[in-house]
Amino acid sequence: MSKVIVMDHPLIQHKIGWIRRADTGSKDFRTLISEIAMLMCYEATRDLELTDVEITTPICATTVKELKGKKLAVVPILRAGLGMVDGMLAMIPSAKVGHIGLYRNEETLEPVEYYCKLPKDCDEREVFVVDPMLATGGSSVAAIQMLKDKGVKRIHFMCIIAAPEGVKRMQEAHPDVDVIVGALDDHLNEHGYIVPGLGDAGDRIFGTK
Ligand SMILES: O=P(O)(O)OC[C@H]1O[C@H](OP(=O)(O)OP(=O)(O)O)[C@H](O)[C@@H]1O
Ligand SMILES: O=c1cc[nH]c(=O)[nH]1
Ligand SMILES: [Mg+2]
Repeated sequence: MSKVIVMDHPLIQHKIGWIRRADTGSKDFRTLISEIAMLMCYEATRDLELTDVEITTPICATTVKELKGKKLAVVPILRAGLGMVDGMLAMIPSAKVGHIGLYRNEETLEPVEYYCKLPKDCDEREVFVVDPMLATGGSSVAAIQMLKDKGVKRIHFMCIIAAPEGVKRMQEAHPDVDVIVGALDDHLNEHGYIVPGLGDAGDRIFGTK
């Protein structure tokens, strides 16, 4: 069974409080999403492997730690996942970025695929799939399946707000994928929106409603 890691860092919780407010405008919303992604990335990468490297400081020769050279990729689920990319890249600037386009049919809540462009060597990379919202889980389950179909083996999923229903569905569909969550909310409403949630993350990032 996959790990579900819920962030308890006070800075993350404070910033999530601000993105939930209905009167937080797009400019602040975007900034906060990016900052939260950066802080979550810091926590989500704590198990990356390190290796010893010999270097010389201005004083003497010594051994330091360096990331083991595993290649990483960030894959946002469009559109809302785009808001998390800058924050992730601020922490892991050499990561490649793939894009998966999915939107949720408003009536059936089923994900509809419209785009997929991944790094050529994505099957050799450790991949962080990012989307601010995990609601029914339909979109994230489908996006991760698309990656697995391309041969990707090491996958993590990062979201800022999750519903228990979505976490359960992710764990059932992809027990090998860790789920890193900023805040675990109460439930989904009859329209498939997370309660208390923050509304439609894509619309709030891009000002489309
Ligand atoms: O877990 P689910 O029930 O699948 O819902 C979550 C999905 O819904 C939102 O995307 P949306 O369909 O609104 O597309 P958008 O990012 O283009 O706004 C969100 O960003 C997730 O991708
Ligand atoms: O609450 C929700 C559910 C799905 N997608 C969103 O953007 N918000
Ligand atoms: Mg949306």
